[in-house]
Amino acid sequence: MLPRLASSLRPYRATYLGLARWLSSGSVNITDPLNFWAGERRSSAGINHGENVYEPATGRVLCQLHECGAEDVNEAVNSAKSALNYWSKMSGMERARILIVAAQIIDSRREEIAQMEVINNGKSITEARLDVDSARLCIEYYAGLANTLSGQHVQLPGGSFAYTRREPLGVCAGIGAWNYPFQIAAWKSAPALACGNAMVFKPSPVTPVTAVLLAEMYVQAGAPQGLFNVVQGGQGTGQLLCLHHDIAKVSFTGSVPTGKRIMEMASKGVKPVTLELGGKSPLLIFDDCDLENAVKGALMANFLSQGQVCSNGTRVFVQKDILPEFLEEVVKRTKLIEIGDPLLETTRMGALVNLPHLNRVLSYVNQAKKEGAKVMCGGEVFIPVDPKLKDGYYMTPCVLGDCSDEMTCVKEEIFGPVMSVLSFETEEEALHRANDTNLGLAAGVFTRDVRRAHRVVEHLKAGSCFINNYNITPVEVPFGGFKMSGIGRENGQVTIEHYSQLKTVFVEMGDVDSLF
Ligand SMILES: NC(=O)C1=CN([C@@H]2O[C@H](COP(=O)(O)OP(=O)(O)OC[C@H]3O[C@@H](n4cnc5c(N)ncnc54)[C@H](O)[C@@H]3O)[C@@H](O)[C@H]2O)C=CC1
Repeated sequence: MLPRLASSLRPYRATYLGLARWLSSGSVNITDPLNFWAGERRSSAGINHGENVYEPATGRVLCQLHECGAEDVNEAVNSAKSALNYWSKMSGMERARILIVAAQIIDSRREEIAQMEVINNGKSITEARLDVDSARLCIEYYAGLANTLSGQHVQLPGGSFAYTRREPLGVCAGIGAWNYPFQIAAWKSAPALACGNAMVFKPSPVTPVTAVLLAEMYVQAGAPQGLFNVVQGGQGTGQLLCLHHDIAKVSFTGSVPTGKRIMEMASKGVKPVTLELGGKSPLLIFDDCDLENAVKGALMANFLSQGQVCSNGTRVFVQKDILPEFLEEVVKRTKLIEIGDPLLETTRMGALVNLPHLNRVLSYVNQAKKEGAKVMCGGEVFIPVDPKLKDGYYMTPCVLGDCSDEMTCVKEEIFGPVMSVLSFETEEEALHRANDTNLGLAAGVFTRDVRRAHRVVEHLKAGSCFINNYNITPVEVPFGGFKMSGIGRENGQVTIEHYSQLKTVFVEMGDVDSLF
């Protein structure tokens, strides 16, 4: 889930090193309201007791989450409707101008957003900056497409003709997961707004903090009040949005079971959905690969964001002859991953998102051991030396050897830093085993044989395939899953089709030729 890594790092190094950091783990308390509609931060109306939101790096309570009820959701949707009235009538060029300013504001506040993301999510600051870049790039990209939206002219007999108009859908709901909170809000809102829609966005209740910053920045950029709104809450608030009669579309990122429920709810209003769901993606490493790159690719495929990435290539199939060499190298480098305070520049792996999730990931490692996998490294609780981090949710990244296809660690999405390594002999066998899953979000292949590379990806049943790299997500390129990993796409030109609808207009130039 990265923009092009190298090119994103370089400008940052040039501009940031001179600036002072102003946040540190364990020092932030958030008391400002985290909802946003009609151009302002808002508290929820109901008197519901708050849920604790934790700082993963320290285990401290960061803030309270007050769930939005029907009254709040109605206010947010009404505010979106009034903005839609104005925004949908603007030309693409006019919308683009505002989106470009929003992207510039994000860039100017990059460090602040990234630090808040780290505090709320636990990922390393290095990764959080790249997420903010991806959000900014996505908004820039759709600003560029906003003024290209157009229809078709079709000539018909007798001089009659038809034309098509690409029109917005209306008020769209965005529902996000906790692993890329700011980036998901941008990936959903950028194409929606570029097409002339308004949005009500609900972040995950685990990471409520940064979506509201995006809402403020859109307003600051000149977007009409109500164009992008944030309502906080969990399942209940999500359901209110999905079932709301003024919501025209639901775009969801999250787990497969929730995705199914979203689809059911949307079906009641015959609403289109975009579903970005989970994965258990395969990475195929052939013996003719560049091993150095394959090892790097496997690490990128498994350990970004503490392994909490939907597209991760967690089933690493390695051709038998190079398996010992591959394992040795991958284990050596995994042990070197710097774990600790996610706000430190040297940290490469921060904390998992919360305690129940950490325990869940650790229980997968235990289960793998029971089923006969060999823990080559990691898979244990990690307690940093710094005393303020002692209650954080850290674990050592884990490589599992001696894995086989029927093991739970190979079948189920763990969503943590756990790589399962499997051995294979032939291309046919690897393909068959790689595709033997209900999921199909991503897949990768490392080989120097260009014909094999393309042959293999042709047969991989996955929406996003990588040749000789992994987890790169340039915003110009569509991203989404096959099979139960989802419906629709985010990013790329095609997403315009998922946030707009075609109107056909028939124009008669002669007389009505009536049968009656
Ligand atoms: N394909 C993709 O692009 C991505 C997929 N994911 C998937 O997301 C999952 C982890 O994220 P979680 O936040 O734990 O997923 P989740 O499915 O529990 O929750 C996702 C969002 O849906 C909301 N929600 C839960 N129940 C709902 C309901 N009945 N109606 C409406 N909204 C509801 C939650 O409050 C949250 O905002 C993983 O399975 C991962 O693979 C995560 C990131 C990206």
